[in-house]
Amino acid sequence: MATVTTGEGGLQKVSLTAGSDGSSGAGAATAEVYRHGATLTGWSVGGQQLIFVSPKAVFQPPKAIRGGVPVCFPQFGNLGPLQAQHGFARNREWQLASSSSSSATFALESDEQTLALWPHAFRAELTVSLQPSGALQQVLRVTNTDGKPLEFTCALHTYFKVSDIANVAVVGLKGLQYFDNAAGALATDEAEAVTFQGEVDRAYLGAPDTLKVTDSGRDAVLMVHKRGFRDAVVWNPAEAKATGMADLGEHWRGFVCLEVAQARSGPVVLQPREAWEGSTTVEYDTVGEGAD
Ligand SMILES: O=P(O)(O)OC[C@H]1O[C@@H](O)[C@H](O)[C@@H](O)[C@@H]1O
Repeated sequence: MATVTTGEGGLQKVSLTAGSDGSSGAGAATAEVYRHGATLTGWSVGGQQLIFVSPKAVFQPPKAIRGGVPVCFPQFGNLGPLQAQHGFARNREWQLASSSSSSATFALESDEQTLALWPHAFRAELTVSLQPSGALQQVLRVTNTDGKPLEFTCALHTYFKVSDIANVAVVGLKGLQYFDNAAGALATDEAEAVTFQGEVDRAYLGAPDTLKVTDSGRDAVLMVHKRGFRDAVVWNPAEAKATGMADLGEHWRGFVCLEVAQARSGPVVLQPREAWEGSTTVEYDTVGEGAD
């Protein structure tokens, strides 16, 4: 069983461990997930924290936690009928459906509140697992429990902790088309890697299933594998936009968002009783210990 304790703001969080005795050793990994939004707020391997949570994050439902891995559902950004950017799943309390010491499944079902915002019956499940290697796997499963078709866009909006955004490169997106949210236009990526000299807010269409994040200030490499999700989003707001975000402010240098998403490529469409699954597995390595 996973350990359930009280975290920030008096909210329940679920802690997972894997590898070694769960507290020490190179392969030992930990993770924590708040029931609020089913938001993963920590993943560490060998004592290295790999997930960013803003020091200014507000742990007060229904506000979404700034950082970690918010679940964007049933809408990514403004790609759908909802008023609220990124949908409502990150603002709601999910149930802990089942767990083991290294894995937990959270569930969110339609209710009066969600039906008022989005007239579809559904069940969403997020399973967070630590693999024996320390890798982090997240699986989002959505079932249409309604008698009519439903469509949605979604993302696992991962904030990776970095030494400084200026040291970061995201590799694997060269040649792809992306929608540049900052410019409001489609463009093609010609660069070997995405680097960050200012605001970057790009939704790539049909991204490859493996992407790499390097951080030269940390000698760390993250390999991000995805399945089911067709797109990938790369985001860092840079100083001007971050200053306008009360729960982020000066901390914008500390993360890069690489989000696996079903976004610009079009929504997932589910017939009654159909289910869709999207997953991501992130492996962490230090340079010189097996990474490319
Ligand atoms: O402030 P929010 O709603 O958490 O969104 C953060 C960012 O999320 C990204 O996914 C979007 O591409 C950005 O446009 C957006 O600014």
